[in-house]
Order: sequence, then structure tokens, then C-alpha cells
Amino acid sequence: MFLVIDSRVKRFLSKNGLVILGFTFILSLIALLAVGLTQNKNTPENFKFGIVFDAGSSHTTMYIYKWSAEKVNDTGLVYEIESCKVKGPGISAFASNLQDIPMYLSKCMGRAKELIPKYKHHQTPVYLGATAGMRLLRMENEESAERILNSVTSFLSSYPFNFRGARIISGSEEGAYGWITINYLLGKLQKKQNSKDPSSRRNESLETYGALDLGGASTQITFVPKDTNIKPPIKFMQFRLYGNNYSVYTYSFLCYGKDQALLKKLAMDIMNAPSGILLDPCFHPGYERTVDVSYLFNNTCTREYNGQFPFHELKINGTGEFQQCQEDLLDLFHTTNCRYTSCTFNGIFMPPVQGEFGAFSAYYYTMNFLNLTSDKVSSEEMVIDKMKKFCARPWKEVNTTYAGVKQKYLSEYCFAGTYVLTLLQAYNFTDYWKHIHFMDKINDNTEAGWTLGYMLNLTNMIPAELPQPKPFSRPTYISLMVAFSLVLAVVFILGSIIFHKSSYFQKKAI
Ligand SMILES: O=c1[nH]cnc2c1ncn2[C@@H]1O[C@H](COP(=O)(O)OP(=O)(O)O)[C@@H](O)[C@H]1O
Ligand SMILES: [Ca+2]
Repeated sequence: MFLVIDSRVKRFLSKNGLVILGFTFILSLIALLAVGLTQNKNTPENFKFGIVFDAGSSHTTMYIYKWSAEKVNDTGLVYEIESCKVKGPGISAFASNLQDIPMYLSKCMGRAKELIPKYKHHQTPVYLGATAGMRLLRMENEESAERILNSVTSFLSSYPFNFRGARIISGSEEGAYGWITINYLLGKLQKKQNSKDPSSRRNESLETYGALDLGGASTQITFVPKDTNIKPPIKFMQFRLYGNNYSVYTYSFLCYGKDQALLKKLAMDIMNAPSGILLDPCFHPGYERTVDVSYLFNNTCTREYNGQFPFHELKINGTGEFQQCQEDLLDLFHTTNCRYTSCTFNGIFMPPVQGEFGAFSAYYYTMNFLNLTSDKVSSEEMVIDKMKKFCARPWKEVNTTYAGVKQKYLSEYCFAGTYVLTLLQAYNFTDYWKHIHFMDKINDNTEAGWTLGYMLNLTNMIPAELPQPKPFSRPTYISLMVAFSLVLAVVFILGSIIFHKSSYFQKKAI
């Protein structure tokens, strides 16, 4: 019985085998194509968000970052979707009015709730980092600083977000995170990852940009020195990012932000104003301002100049002389004693500057206002020339020309521009001006500053090693499936034909 069926099946197969195989092949091909085409839709991207508050000495800004969850380990893919300026002064001004902190922060938090989809709130981290204003307050009154941070913590924890802490970051962190931010955004950290020539990777760290950050109360300089074999008196910071090692020099000068530097300068100059009237070369001719003497000296940065004065107010009368202003400012920088191989000012160790530099924050605001950020402004002389003319302009004229500009900033651009020049000279950038790139937003939308680097670090978004090569993309995967199936089918059909023919000839031979 079985033998009979077997011979019938064999006969049927030998007659119609090819037809069946062909039919099956076409059906499978249609099925594969159908699956390929229907499944090859772009799946909606899964976005993530992060919030960082930059609690600076002069003001607080909230940044919201966004990135695709799938591409988390690639460089440069996190971007800023919002920067919300908190109305009011820096948080250190709230020591005696803690009750106002919720009002102060609530507007920007409301913005965050609007911009981030509700179902993402609980997984969105919120950080607050305070910088030099709070560092100074902590030095004056540790408990006060603690109370401010506690109030901020209790308010921010009341939101449905994932609050991850409010703290005072160190000057080194501020410098290093600013360096990470700009190099991440400029794509300097993961460059040449596909390079086949290992020798081309050796000096990769030298290609990073140095970071120059100028705040109101402190200023940071951060870069990878040329010679990392020198024995530094302070430790270089070590980073391993995307499979590369970086040895980074960073230093933060407290009291050398532009607001504190101005107070230091005034505290120094008051000695030369016995009647309480100061002829100040760093302000425009015709400009007048009154400063409270107790305000001037009730400050950690000016304590060294303190003295007794027979007046309570210092009256400033601008004279607009750039050269004299710079000479006065040079007194803030002590460049004589250096116990190391090389120093910046005040006897602080610093290796010689090298590579390109990105200068942001108040460096950018100041130079941008003065129209000096273009790469065409390639020498210090060009900047000096412009500053001389700008400082000499009468205040009345400046005030009408730039009617829309905030008075506080406008009145201080002559001082600020001169300070930027003097600070960069003190760092030894005099013949190096063309390597400084003043920058604000990188890749169109993301501000240069320490906040992004801080978040990337705390969320472990920059891997120490290069990310594994990616699996095939969906379309490639489907195309490969179809191609392999075709090959398989062709091989199978050819095999069947050969088998069929050989059994036919065998039969004939018998
Ligand atoms: O539009 C502007 N023009 C000029 N200066 C500005 C502008 N916006 C902010 N600034 C200045 O930038 C500096 C920012 O310092 P920040 O508040 O971040 O202090 P910190 O980093 O020392 O803690 C302050 O001196 C502030 O006055
Ligand atoms: Ca700052």
C-alpha cells in the first residue's frame, strides 16, 4: 500500500515538481516583499529630556535639552530646546528672603511642564548647579548658602520631574564641563572614530578646543596642554571619552568674573579719590554712577583693599580713556612671582596655551556687542583700536545710539571690553588672538556653557569606550533578507532541476 502511494507521489512530483517549486518561490517572494514593505515604516522616535538650572552669580537660567533615546551614545546629538531666563538676581541674593524662591523659579518650571510631554515628566532629570556667587556666599556664611540650597531643593522636588539635586559646583567642574560641552557640540570628541590609520588617532586630544568662560564672579580657562609629561603642581583632570584619554588643565579664578573685577578695581581706585569723586577712565565721558562704600567692601573679593573713608558714597565720573583703563586693570593681575615652569597671573601654574579656543558667556556678550567676534578681527591691535574709539564716545551719544540695550550692560561695555583684553593678555594670548573663537550657540541652537557637559556627565551619556558598531538599519536588514531568500530559492530550483534531470537519465539508462 505504502509502496503504491510512494510511487504515485514520485510520479506526481517528477511531473509537477518544478511547477510547485516555482509557485512556492513566487509566493514566498511576494510574502517577503509584503512584509518588507509594510514593516519598513519609520518607528516614531523615542525622545528624552533633561533640565539644568545654571544658578550664576548674576542670574539664573534654565536649559531644557532633548535627545533621541536610540542615539544616546553618539556625539553632538543632545540639543537645547529652551533657555528660560529667571527674572531677578542670582540665587545668592535670596539669603534673607528664602520665601521668594518658589516664585522666582516657578515661571521657568511652568515652561518646562508645558514643553515636555506629561508622560515624560517622571523620567526627566532636573539638576541645579550654582557657581561663583554661591561659592562666595558659602565662604562668607556657610549656613546661609545651605539654607538657599535647601529651599531650592524642597521647591524643585515638589514637581513631577525626577529632581536630582541642587549643589554648588566647584570651579574645576565648571571649567571641565564647559570644555566637555563645546567639544561635544563641535564633534571633537568622537572624530576619526573610523580612521584605519592608528597613528592619525594619536594626537587626537590636541584637536579639542580650549574653553574660556567669563562669568560675573569667576572666570575659567580649560585646555589640553601640548606637553602632558610635565609634572604639574596641580593635577590635570583625566577623562576617558569615546575611547580617547584626555589630560585637561583647568583653573577657575574666583573674583575675576567681570562684575567682581569691576568692584575690585573700584575698591583699589577709591584710595585715589579722597573727596569721594572718582574720575574713571573705564566709563564713557559724561557717565555718572554712585556706589555705596559699604556695598563695595561688604564683599569677600574686595576685603583686601578695605580701609576707612570719610564718605559713604563713591561718585564715579567717566572719562573714557581706554589706555588708562587698561593700565588700571593691569594692577589686578600680578605677574611677577612664578615658582613653576610657567604661570598665568597671581603665581598660578598654567602650561603654555595651545590649540584653538572657544570663548563664551560674558566673553561673547561683550565682544558681540562691540562687533569684535568675527574671524576677520584677527589681532589684538584691531581690538585695541576699536576699544579706544568706543570708550572715548560720550555717554549721551552711546545711550541714544543703543537705546534698546539694558543700561547696566551698556554703561559697562567699555570696562568689559577692556577687561576681556587685559585678562586675555594676562593669560598670554597676545600673539594668539586669531585662535580665539567667540561663540554663543553651537550647531544653531545650543548655548556654550557648563550645563550641558554637567548633564551629559551625570546621566552617563558620554561612554568611556567607542560605542559598538550599529546593527543593520531596518531597510538594509529587509533588503538582505530578500536577497538571501532569492539566492536560496535559485540554488534550490537549480538543485531540483539537476536532481530531476539526473534521475531521468538514470531511469533511461536502466
Ligand atoms: O547681554 C549681556 N551683555 C553683557 N553682559 C551680560 C549679558 N548677559 C549676561 N551678562 C553678564 O555675564 C556674566 C554672567 O555671569 P554669571 O551670572 O554666569 O556668573 P558666574 O558664572 O560667575 O557665576 C555677568 O557678568 C552678567 O552681567
Ligand atoms: Ca556662568
